[in-house]
Amino acid sequence: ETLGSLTSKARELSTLILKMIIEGFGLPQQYNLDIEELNNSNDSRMTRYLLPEQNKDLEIALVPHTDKGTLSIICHNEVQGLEILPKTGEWVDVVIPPNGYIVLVGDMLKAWSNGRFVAPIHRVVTKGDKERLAFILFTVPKEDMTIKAPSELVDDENHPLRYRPFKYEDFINFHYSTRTEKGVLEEFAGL
Ligand SMILES: O=C(O)CCC(=O)C(=O)O
Ligand SMILES: [Fe+2]
Repeated sequence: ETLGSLTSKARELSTLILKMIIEGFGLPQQYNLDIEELNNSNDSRMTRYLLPEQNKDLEIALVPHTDKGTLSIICHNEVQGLEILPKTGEWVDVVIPPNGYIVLVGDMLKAWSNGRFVAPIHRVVTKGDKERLAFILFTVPKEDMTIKAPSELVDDENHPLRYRPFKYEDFINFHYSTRTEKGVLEEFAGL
């Protein structure tokens, strides 16, 4: 029941955020179709992270990665543990406020936005003696969607095209077949 209501709230949020992005970039209405395709389906899950072993004070519970879809919406039981890796190269805690949530950009929104949005590398560490419970909603594009940056977001001078157009399902197949975590998008479609 909780999972169901969290999922429908997160789904609404994801639609809203994507609409705001279109508006924020001042893109014409025709791109609402892209938004629909980027926001095609959701996969939600609840993850319970085990406590670190007794002799360790910190454990990496989820290895560094970028999310492969469009958006990820995360809320949790107030046991922190999510960290992101900015360009400085030092892991930073992402503090999710009580009753709040955090939204992460995935590789597909990064590609579609011609790199205007960055998909952060993140991981989960466990420490202390309280179990972390996280709810995550992943929004993913339609399988046969062609991910192609709007021409309005490309200009030769400041924003040259960063990725060749590609099909989401081809990217996912490539991702599963290479098994590398780092730079899959760059490797697959980077120009
Ligand atoms: O538990 C979290 O806060 C994040 C989990 C996550 O990054 C993922 O499942 O992709
Ligand atoms: Fe993730």
